[in-house]
Amino acid sequence: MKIAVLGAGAVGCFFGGLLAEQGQSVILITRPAHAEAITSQGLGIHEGERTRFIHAVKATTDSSALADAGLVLCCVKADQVVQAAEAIRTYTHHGVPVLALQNGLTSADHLANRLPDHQVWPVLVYAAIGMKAAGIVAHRGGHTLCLDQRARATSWHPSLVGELIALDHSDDMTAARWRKLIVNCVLNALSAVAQKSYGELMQVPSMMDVMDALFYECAAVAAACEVAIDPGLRDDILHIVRTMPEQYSSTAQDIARGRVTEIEEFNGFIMQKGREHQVPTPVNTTLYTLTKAIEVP
Ligand SMILES: NC(=O)C1=CN([C@@H]2O[C@H](COP(=O)(O)OP(=O)(O)OC[C@H]3O[C@@H](n4cnc5c(N)ncnc54)[C@H](OP(=O)(O)O)[C@@H]3O)[C@@H](O)[C@H]2O)C=CC1
Ligand SMILES: CC(C)(CO)C(=O)C(=O)O
Repeated sequence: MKIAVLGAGAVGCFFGGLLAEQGQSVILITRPAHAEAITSQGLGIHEGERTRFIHAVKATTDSSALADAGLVLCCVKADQVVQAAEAIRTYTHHGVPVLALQNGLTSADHLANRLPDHQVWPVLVYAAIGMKAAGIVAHRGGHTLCLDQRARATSWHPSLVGELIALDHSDDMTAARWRKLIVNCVLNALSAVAQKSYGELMQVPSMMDVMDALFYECAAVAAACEVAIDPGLRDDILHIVRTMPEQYSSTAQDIARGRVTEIEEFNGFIMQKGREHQVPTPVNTTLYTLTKAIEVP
């Protein structure tokens, strides 16, 4: 079965590369600079001081490569989901499973609404990744994909299984998606506004107080939305930070690249839900506003 990765940047190149290394037939649909570099030198995965090149992976800029895919990994940013859905609708057969790897709660739902004849599965990414150069992805920690427990019963699930990708199965994807949302609300905007890695952020006096304030506001909003958040998530976030100290959040990378961020999906979403449920969210609102102030118009 061919796996097509639509929007192969950091997440798509990394997990597409690991799937190829696990023996799957993978095609990356990506931008011209990445496609050219991967076609000529292989896909580079940079870890620590070393870059390994994967040659058993194809790359193209042409979305029609989706046509014979048995599984699609949609790895574009939130603002690119509508265009991605259009490409998937145009080129794939009805019923083809689509994994939505976006952060935030809304992108997978947008994809599902636009692809009623496909099976869209939200997948949560716990990994620290960024593009280092054309065709070379830097991996700075984590290699977990969290997906619905029910995915185990599908025909495509075995194609994800292997030694390189850690699969975590959840029997409550609503809570799992909120957990990841809260991770992003606590870390992403702080890293973006300060332009600091997680390790650097933790050196800043009183940063922990700000992270706690973000966390407890998010947990209060989740509770108002009838989603119970395990208080142990606070420690899990600290664990994530410790396992990827060199990572700049994907939002920090967006700011550095001069591209629009996904902040509406993170602290902006909490702010909005807080308003709806009369839960005050002053710290999330501050981080949302500061991120908007520094992102491209
Ligand atoms: N980076 C990380 O560590 C993590 C990211 N995530 C989430 O994963 C998602 C993807 O993030 P990330 O990989 O970092 O983002 P990237 O911007 O690195 O990757 C998306 C890539 O898709 C390209 N693209 C978009 N549309 C198309 C298209 N139609 N055809 C070909 N290429 C296309 C983009 O090009 P261009 O930029 O030119 O538009 C970009 O290169 C986001 O929702 C993010 O929040 C989740 C966990 C960790
Ligand atoms: C996992 C984490 C927090 C990694 O930085 C992420 O989701 C992101 O940067 O968007």
